[in-house]
Amino acid sequence: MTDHLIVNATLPGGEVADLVLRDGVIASLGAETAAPRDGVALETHDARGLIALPGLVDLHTHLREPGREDAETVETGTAAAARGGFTAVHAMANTDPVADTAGVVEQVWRLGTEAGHCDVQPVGAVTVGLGGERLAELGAMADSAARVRVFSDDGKCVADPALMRRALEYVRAFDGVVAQHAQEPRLTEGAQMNEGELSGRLGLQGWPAVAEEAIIARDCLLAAHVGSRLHVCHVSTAGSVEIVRWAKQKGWDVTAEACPHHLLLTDELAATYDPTYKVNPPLRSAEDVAALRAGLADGTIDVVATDHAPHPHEDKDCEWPAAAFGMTGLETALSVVQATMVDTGMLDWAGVAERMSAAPARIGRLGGHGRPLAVGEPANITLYDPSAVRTVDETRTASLSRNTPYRGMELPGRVVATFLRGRPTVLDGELV
Ligand SMILES: NC(=O)N[C@@H](CC(=O)O)C(=O)O
Ligand SMILES: [Zn+2]
Ligand SMILES: [Zn+2]
Repeated sequence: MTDHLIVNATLPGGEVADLVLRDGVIASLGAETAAPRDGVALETHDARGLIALPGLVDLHTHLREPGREDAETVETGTAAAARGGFTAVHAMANTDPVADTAGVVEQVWRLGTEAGHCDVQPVGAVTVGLGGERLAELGAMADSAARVRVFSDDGKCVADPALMRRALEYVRAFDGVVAQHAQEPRLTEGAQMNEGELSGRLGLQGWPAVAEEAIIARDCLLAAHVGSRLHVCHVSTAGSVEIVRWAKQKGWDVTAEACPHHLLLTDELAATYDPTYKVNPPLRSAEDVAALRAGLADGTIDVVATDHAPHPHEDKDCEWPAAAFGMTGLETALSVVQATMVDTGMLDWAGVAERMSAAPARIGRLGGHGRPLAVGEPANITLYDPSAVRTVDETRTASLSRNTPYRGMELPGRVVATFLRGRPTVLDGELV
């Protein structure tokens, strides 16, 4: 057992403080630090110039295990998460087998505990095998050791409105939430990139904004009708932001997430024909990017979620139409949020703590995460250096996959340390 003393950290609100981490919790915070204990080592960390954030929580991670251990495993994905400053991730259900039973979600949860890099909260599938036809055993997953509260067919849309309604009704019994991947399948058959003038010019089939917006509008209405919680995954268009804003104004229990790549990158990158930039939903226009940033700033978008979607090179080193959708993102998320939201003056660090820790923990009903940095709270802490600058090197990742869209880009900031219940998982930027 070791106690940790963090000296001169800047808290999200701007004040500078020392923190003592002991027995898994924050034992003291402020200028007056807890005295060392007899027989217990005390490790001191100089945090001058570093921001201390509550440990980040990802509401949307693909860990690929079971089934695609060539792309990622729970061990490697959570190592990447810890390096990105995360202390908890929600593991999406589109594995093989699909996480649609108590057995599979318990397996993923157990693998997370064994790896020990961060907490793994499995997401349960809404429908059996993501087939979109029959509801999965939602109650059994909720009651399992994995305590599932978030249900999603992510990768696929729960397109049948009657099934979506029943899922929304069902999860109320255990305070669950349906996280919808909003994509009307009939409007996106063969779709490859954002629909617009550019998709025509590049000869890649267009993916219209309305395919996302129509489902979000429908689901907001359904959630209001049955009085349930709805969460919208990876919002990517200005129209989607408008619809979520409208639903919130109505007082409906709707939350939404945006991904770092949709906050920074645009569909212009498709002109490279480099499938690294192929993602679902697709990169959109500069106007959409601006609307997402504004929505995140004013709270219409509750959460930044990574949608970390690792793919091995053989699924990406091919022609655009044949390539898999998805980008990695755990190790770059905080830097992209700094670049797009903090350095632009749209969000302060307290806002980052809310969008990347408190809100995702609340939506996922993850007790023990997303708590403010205060005495007695679990010592889940990320130390971040906002003055650092790095050039993204895709080979220097804990992930098994290299499909980062930021390769070669200069990004601000660096995660220096991550503590999970008082135990360092990352120190000096490297896994412990
Ligand atoms: N985002 C993606 O492009 N891909 C995700 C699925 C998803 O999040 O819809 C994946 O599992 O690879
Ligand atoms: Zn999705
Ligand atoms: Zn996803």
